[in-house]
Amino acid sequence: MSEDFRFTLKTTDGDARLGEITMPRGQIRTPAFMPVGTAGTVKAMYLDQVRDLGADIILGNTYHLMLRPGAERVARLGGLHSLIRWPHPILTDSGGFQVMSLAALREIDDKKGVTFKSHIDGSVHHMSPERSIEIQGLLGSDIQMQLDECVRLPAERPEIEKSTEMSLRWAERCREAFGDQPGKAMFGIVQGGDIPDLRIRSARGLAGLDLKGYAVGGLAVGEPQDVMLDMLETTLPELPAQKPRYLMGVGTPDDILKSVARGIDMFDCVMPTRAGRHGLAFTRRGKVNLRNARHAEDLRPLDEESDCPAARDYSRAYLHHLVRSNESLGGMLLTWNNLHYYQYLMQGIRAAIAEGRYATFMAETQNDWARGDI
Ligand SMILES: Nc1nc2c(CCNCC3CCCC3)c3[nH]c(NCCc4ccccc4)nc3cc2c(=O)[nH]1
Repeated sequence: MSEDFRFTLKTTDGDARLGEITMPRGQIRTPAFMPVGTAGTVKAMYLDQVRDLGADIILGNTYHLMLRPGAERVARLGGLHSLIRWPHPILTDSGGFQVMSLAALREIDDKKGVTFKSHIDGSVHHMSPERSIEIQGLLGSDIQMQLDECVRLPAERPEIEKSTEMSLRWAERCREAFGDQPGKAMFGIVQGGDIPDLRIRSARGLAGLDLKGYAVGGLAVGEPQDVMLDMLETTLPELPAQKPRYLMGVGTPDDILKSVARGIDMFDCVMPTRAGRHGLAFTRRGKVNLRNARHAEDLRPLDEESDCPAARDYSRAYLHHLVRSNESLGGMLLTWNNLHYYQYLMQGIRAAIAEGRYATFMAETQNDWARGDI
């Protein structure tokens, strides 16, 4: 059991990076896609299935778990890993983003942090930077995120500047609260909206804190993909090359390909799981919406060459029926297919970088999607 958190940069292909994070609970092969486990479960999946797909790490949701069953209760129950039976690394978001997305009656104060009413029972909660780190510690999280504020785009400079400065101050408070926990890590989150000089200011401020990893936040919040990619090109050169970079909330397979090409190592997104529950399948030939009537009598599977039973052994006609009937098996099979496809894509990305052929891999993959549904 290595006691420390270590990131090894194995090789690069242009700005694309092949790496590995070593932690006491296991290795994380990067570039990595981290399935989102919202309330202690990756919806519609058994966690050993998630592991068998090749996931090295999953996300837990501080906001949901602090409300139900409660952070202290999870600690009394032995921590998240043993409760949900996932012995591998878990990354938890700090909760601020989820408060802004889900909670009612929210208030943000530089000193006190976030005050909000639970979307479950209306109870009032306060979350300071220190409390967010305390909650993530009680959950047993291996990689903890600073409490930050993510400004939705489009937004004006004064709002973005004020928010970015506050998030920087919160990063320092979170680093103090986190202290020195060998084998665990706290990542800072770069903000700055779509304004280059604020992105540089935020990245340099965080780089000065010598953190174990850096997330790029404040993106995938409504801006066009080219704006997101421009902000990566502005931000990433300001971050230490020897530390992992995590692009929060991203994204589609195309977002991932293009962000890896610019130097991102870690991704999380609800897309494959949420879309699966809504009848959307990601395949090597692009997306297939199983709600569409054209599948009603199509006996072909999603992908007869796949090694995932959900993609290989079930007809589109049956998947269409399950989705139209709102049967839970529909969401289960499509979530299984989608998480398999995302891990298959990440494995292809890692192999291509290792062999110095990432540009070709990216072009061929995008071409396959464009050929559409055979
Ligand atoms: N702390 C923090 N978190 C962010 C997140 C949440 C990342 N997933 C957390 C998991 C932990 C538990 C739940 C999620 C983001 N998610 C997105 N976009 C999602 C876009 C999207 C929305 C719906 C479907 C698909 C994509 N941008 C994000 C920016 C930030 C940010 O600045 N700060």
